[in-house]
Amino acid sequence: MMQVRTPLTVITGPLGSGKTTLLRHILDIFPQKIAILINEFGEIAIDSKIVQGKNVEMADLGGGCVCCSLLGEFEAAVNEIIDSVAPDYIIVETTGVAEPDALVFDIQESLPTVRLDGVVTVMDADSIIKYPSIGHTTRIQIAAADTILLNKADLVSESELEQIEAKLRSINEIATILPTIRCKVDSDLLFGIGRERVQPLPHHVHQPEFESFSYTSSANFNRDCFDDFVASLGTDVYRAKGFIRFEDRIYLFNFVAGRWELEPFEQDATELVFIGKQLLPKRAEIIERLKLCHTSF
Ligand SMILES: Nc1nc2c(ncn2[C@@H]2O[C@H](COP(=O)(O)OP(=O)(O)OP(=O)(O)O)[C@@H](O)[C@H]2O)c(=O)[nH]1
Repeated sequence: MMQVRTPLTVITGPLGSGKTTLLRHILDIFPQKIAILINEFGEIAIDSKIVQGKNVEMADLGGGCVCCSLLGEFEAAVNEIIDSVAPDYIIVETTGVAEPDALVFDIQESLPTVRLDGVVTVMDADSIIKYPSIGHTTRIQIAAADTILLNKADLVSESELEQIEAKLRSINEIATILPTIRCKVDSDLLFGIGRERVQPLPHHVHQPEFESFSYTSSANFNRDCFDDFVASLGTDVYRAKGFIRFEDRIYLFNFVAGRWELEPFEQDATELVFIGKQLLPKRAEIIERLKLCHTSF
């Protein structure tokens, strides 16, 4: 008997565009048993701690890029998860800095146990308005999409949204483009896409532009001091995320392109990841400033 192929969706999109937000939304609305594979950029895995649910199985693909060096590990993880939990559905979240074409090619060519249902690309409307020139990696993420969620629609005007839509359309003529707020979209627009288009073998020139470092601590932090620290990150840091312990409790911290949010979250300690272009020379100074916000050890 022929084995039934498990449908698989790839979620991609630039740093901080809303991929984890989409996963959290999917877990709220999608009743089937889902296995999620996350490939993160940064030494500490944050996303897999944020995405939690009853009917969900998680696997971390580790730091690195599933677009190239990790493909073997990816295939092994998919097969292992099918054997061990037999999910109804598999979702792969790629890092924001990954070009998904090699991954898509690999799924279609080398994974007979799965069927690529579709590629969903989450775009950040706020960031496109702030940084209008679309980089090489983002362009590939847009071009590979079957569905594009034009997310953070609440942060831009109607006419800006139209401008962005035209820009996306010029890179991808066939994808469905859906403006969203916090990736709220019906599951039938995400799943059952039944992608038929085949990804040709990509010619991969991997240009790592972003650098990251992480910081962990068991100290308490002062909230006002931390607010000032975040405000001073400027343009050195494009993305930061993780957990921070203030005097009252621990919060999930999310910073993208100068905007940030804190959300009460169950976690044990402060763990932060910082991502930016040419960031490593600034690492020591950034950590020094953060440590000034300690209130206790
Ligand atoms: N205002 C607004 N904020 C949003 C929206 N969607 C997501 N966010 C926020 O954007 C931040 C980043 O969202 P994530 O879902 O963590 O982004 P991501 O793509 O998983 O990030 P990486 O995995 O680091 O690339 C969080 O603070 C979210 O709450 C939206 O539609 N509107």
